[in-house]
Amino acid sequence: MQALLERALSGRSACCSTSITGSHVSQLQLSRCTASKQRAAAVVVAASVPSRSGKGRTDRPGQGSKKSGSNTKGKQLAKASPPSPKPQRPSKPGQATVKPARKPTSAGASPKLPRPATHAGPSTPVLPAGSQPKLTAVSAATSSSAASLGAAAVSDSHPCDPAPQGSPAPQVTLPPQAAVATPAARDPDHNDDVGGDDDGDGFLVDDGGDDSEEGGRVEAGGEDAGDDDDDEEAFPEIQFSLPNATNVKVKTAEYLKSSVAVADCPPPRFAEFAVIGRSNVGKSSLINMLTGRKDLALVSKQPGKTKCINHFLINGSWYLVDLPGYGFAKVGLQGRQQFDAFTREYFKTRPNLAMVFMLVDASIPPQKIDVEYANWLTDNEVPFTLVFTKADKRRKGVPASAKDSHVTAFKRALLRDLAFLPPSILTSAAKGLGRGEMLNFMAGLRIAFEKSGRLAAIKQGML
Ligand SMILES: Nc1nc2c(ncn2[C@@H]2O[C@H](COP(=O)(O)OP(=O)(O)OP(=O)(O)O)[C@@H](O)[C@H]2O)c(=O)[nH]1
Ligand SMILES: [Mg+2]
Repeated sequence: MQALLERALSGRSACCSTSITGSHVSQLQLSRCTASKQRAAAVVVAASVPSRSGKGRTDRPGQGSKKSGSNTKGKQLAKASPPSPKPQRPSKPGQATVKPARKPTSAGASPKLPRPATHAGPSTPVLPAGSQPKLTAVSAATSSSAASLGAAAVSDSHPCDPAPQGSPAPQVTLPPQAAVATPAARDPDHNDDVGGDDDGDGFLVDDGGDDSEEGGRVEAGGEDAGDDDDDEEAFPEIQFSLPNATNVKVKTAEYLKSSVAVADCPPPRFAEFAVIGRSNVGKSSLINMLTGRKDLALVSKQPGKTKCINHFLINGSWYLVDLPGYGFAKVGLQGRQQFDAFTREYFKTRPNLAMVFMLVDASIPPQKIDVEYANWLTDNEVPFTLVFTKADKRRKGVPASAKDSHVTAFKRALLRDLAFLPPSILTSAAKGLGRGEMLNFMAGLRIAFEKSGRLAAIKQGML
């Protein structure tokens, strides 16, 4: 496996070292990169975890009081209220620790501890061309300059492990070339040919007056809203190759249960993918789009619709999870803290969590709360991928390319703290954009996740 990993990573410019333990690759962390901008990265390839049992709650998602008002009036980056404080996760024996690292606070100061970007992901690398999700773009400049990375590690434990398991993982260091990826600008018009099309299902397109027009745009400094895709800025995004995607189509999708505590979630017997993001960003809509079902997850223009951890069983063999959004002021501080507490607990402890999709609204400027949430996920070693939503949406008088500028601005904002970006996917639930890419990605992740032996270990009660 290590050989595969090395093969997958070799030949790419960048900076990383990894260590691997056991027969399953579990985490690959690219950490501390002394790039030209003092960026650092960590990639975590997830694997084993402790199991948790599920008890039955059957609250349907979104039930409960309706919160009215379209109050996702999100604040601009500079104004937004911060999310809850970032807890520092204790390091766990048996699990490689990714320590948050930051960049310098000011010119001339010593570098901030570079905060590593954290990913889950399967270890199995190299795919035949075309079957591998094209998720990342890496700036050539960054790649070439990102010559040195500090240690990284791979262990049998999952980034969400709640408790120590066994002895510390042995570490094997890969060559420093083994890190990031080749420059590859993602094509926003990637094929979405898997399954149906959700056109005409009531989304507001080109409305200019929808709920999440959040308080104006951040004229993110230097944004070139008129750019073509050709001019798309290349970012140091992490790339990992996945096994050939099979079983991509969604044949069955059923609502399973809603929980307000991790212990209540269904037994962790399948690979699991969760969506998180600000209230109203389109989490439930994305789940419906991915599954090709209009009403599987409850969608509303009113922020705060989803209030539980909602499990959906797909093809009888994997889970999709809808979560309450963060940042919805009308829920009130107590409600917010409650949602926040159980979703964060879920991220940190759910053993079968293969990937978190963090949704970010591409139709609005970057929001501070999103940046901070991404940092929290990183700090807590939760594997995540950025999913930009509402790519179809336009505001009157704003050029179509504005969404690109928002995406770009968000990535830039993340790069203030992260050395490398997570993979990202551009989507529109209204148009079905990104569906194929996401389904392929998840299929590859599932295969790799299953190969990791993690699920088997959970079943055997080892985790
Ligand atoms: N134009 C457009 N609107 C979208 C898209 N995705 C979601 N919406 C709209 O955004 C609003 C919120 O969608 P939801 O899917 O309920 O958002 P959510 O993130 O689940 O919200 P909470 O459950 O409240 O956290 C609804 O009015 C959707 O129709 C999209 O791709 N394009
Ligand atoms: Mg929802």
